[in-house]
Parts: sequence; structure tokens; C-alpha cells
Amino acid sequence: MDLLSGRKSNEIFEGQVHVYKHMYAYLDSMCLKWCIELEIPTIIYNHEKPITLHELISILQVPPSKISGVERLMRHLSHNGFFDIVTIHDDDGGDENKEKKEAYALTIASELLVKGTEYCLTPMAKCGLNPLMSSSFNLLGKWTLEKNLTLSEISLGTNLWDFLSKNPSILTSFNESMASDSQMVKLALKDHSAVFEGLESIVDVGGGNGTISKIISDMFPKLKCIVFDLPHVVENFSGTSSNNLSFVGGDMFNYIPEADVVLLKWILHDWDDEHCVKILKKCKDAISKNTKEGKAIIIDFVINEKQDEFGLTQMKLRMDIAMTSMNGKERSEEEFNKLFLEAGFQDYKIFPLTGMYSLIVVYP
Ligand SMILES: C[S@@+](CC[C@H](N)C(=O)[O-])C[C@H]1O[C@@H](n2cnc3c(N)ncnc32)[C@H](O)[C@@H]1O
Ligand SMILES: O=c1cc(-c2ccc(O)cc2)oc2c(O)c(O)ccc12
Repeated sequence: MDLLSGRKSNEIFEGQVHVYKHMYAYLDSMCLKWCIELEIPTIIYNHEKPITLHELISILQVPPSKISGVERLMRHLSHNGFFDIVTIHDDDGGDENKEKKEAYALTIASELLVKGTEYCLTPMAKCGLNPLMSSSFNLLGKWTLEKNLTLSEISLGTNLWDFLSKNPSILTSFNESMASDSQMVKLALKDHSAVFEGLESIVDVGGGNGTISKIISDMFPKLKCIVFDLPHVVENFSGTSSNNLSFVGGDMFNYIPEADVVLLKWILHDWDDEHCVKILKKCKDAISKNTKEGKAIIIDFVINEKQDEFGLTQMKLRMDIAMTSMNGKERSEEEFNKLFLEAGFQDYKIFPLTGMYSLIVVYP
């Protein structure tokens, strides 16, 4: 077969652009990391108005030899939606000398990278872009041909949870990253508070530092929340317990504390189908028999290529590749349904949340 014969040259060059775009996509990640390391979103936020390149390099104390590097970083990030380029009137020289200048303003994406704010995704980006985590994905080819090892076992020498238990600073970064993602879910949960109404207790399985539980317990102060996670994880947070929120250490494959509702956020996507069914069976055992409100609530991505717009599916499919690190996966509704039936659940309902997540209510 004569490859590319009959193709117009402009079509072939479009193909080349497509290949190069994906080949160099890692530089998008590196520019994001660069901008976070320099804390540019926080600098612009503290500046309280759009910032000129001159002002930015002076705050950063960039040596003259690197000024063009920062200018090109800002051009790249502006082109990619992290900053708006706006025209400002510089009044340094009095009325007659008023000069028009370009300045960089925050967009929603860079507002989410301002340090210390309620919805700050910097911890997520820092952890995901830590070479220890991201370099695993250089080994996907090797992983494909290895019969039994997971990608994490090849790259980190062990499974992720064991690796984190032996590397406390990365465990802290991982927990902070998960917490920053969970904090965002608050925006979507407000519209679905009805699923938590009338409950007495909830157990947040794999709940990390309890961010989601704290959000729910603030919404429902009478609800008793248990954050359940591996013992070495919860031992870092038991000091943050309160009247209605406690931390319990254990292994979800052995036993999950009893509650009206079992919550699993970003848990099932970490595991293959066999492990998911085991987790779901333990969840079913944990759901209190003394209430008719008993259910499992799952917050995860649901792949829906037909309905979701291209960019949303692209993001979910990227996370699906990330989950190969521990033989996990992102699932479609049909794939979730199969797990629920196998674990002995009777029915489920999916509520797409604003953003990437869906909330799935599963009935025993
Ligand atoms: C991807 S994180 C999700 C954290 C949290 N639910 C969130 O979304 O912010 C998965 C969590 O599962 C916990 N985990 C892993 N294996 C576990 C096990 N066998 N029993 C209990 N928790 C476990 C991890 O420690 C981690 O906190
Ligand atoms: O964004 C991630 C990345 C990982 C990850 C990356 C590399 C490894 O060798 C292991 C894990 O894990 C994640 C995860 O478990 C999760 O629930 C959400 C996001 C990510």
C-alpha cells in the first residue's frame, strides 16, 4: 500500500502538526510547572492589577539574560488560556506622556493557581508534576510487555500506597493534592445536598485528610462522619478530629466501619475490576441495616464519549492513562453497572456534577 498517496500536501502537514503537538505536549506541563515554581499567579494576584513584563521581572529579580525566557513563558501561557493580555495606560510620565502598555491579567485557570485561596489546585499540579510521579509514564512500553507488574511497581519499586508510606514528604504532597481536588467538589456538592439529607452517619473510605468529610459535616452538622484510611495516613490527621468527625485507620479490603452511607471519592478508579468488586462488597457489608437510607455514594469520572464535549473526554482519558500506574481505570456507566451487580447491589443512579465528576448513588 502506498501510504499518503492521494493525500493533499496540506493534509499531510496537518498530520505533522498533530504529531508534533502531541510530541511536545509535555512542554505545556513543564510551562505550568515553571509558572507555579515562580509563583506568577500569586504575584499577579498580590499586584492587584494586570502586571507588565517589566514589573513581573523586577518582582522576580530575573537577571537580564533570562528576561526573554520569562517573556516567552508568558506568551506561551497566555496563548494557552492562563493569562489574558490587556492594554493598560501607564501614567508614570504625567498626562501628555501616558503610554499604552501590555499587561498580563489572571484568567480562571490561573486564579486556581493562586496560593492560599479556597480553591487552589497548586498542590495537585505540584504532586502530579513531581518527576517521581510523572516519570512513571516513560515506562508504559516496558509495562505493556511485563506479565505481572504494575507500572508503579516497575517505576517506584512497589505499589503506590506502600511507596507513599515509606516516603513521608511525598505522602504529604499526595494528600495535599487530593485535598485540593476534593475542595473543588464542594462547588458541585451544594447542588446535590439532598442525597445526604436524613442521614445519621457516613464513612468516607480512603478519605485521606478528610477534606470531603469536612465539607459534608459543615453542610450537615448533625451528621456523624468517619474518615477511614490506611493507619499511617490517618495518624497524621487525628488531631483535626471534631465532635462529629473522627479518623479511623484500617484496610478497606478487610473491614469498613458501619454507617448509613459509604462514600468513595476517587477510590474505584485506582483499582482493577476484581479489587473494585471486593471493595464494593465490603461497602455493602458496612451499610447500616437499621436505616432505609442506606447507600453507597461514589464520586468519580464517568466516561461518556457520546455526550461529553471533546476537551472533557480528553481530560478523562488522560486520567485513565494515569490510572494504569496501579492497574486502575476510568469507567463508563456500563462498566460501573457491571461492578455494582457483581458486588450484589440492586440499583444505581448517576448525577453528572458540574465539571469532570459524577456522583453515583448505589442502592443495596
Ligand atoms: C486517590 S486517593 C483519594 C483520597 C480522597 N478520597 C480524595 O479524593 O481526596 C486514595 C486513598 O485511598 C487510600 N487507600 C489506599 N488503599 C487503602 C486501603 N487498603 N484501605 C483504606 N484506604 C486505602 C489512600 O491512602 C488514599 O488516601
Ligand atoms: O494524577 C495522579 C497520578 C497518580 C500516580 C502517578 C504515578 C504513579 O506511579 C502512581 C500514581 O495517581 C493518582 C491517583 O491515585 C488518583 O486517585 C488521582 C490522580 C492521580
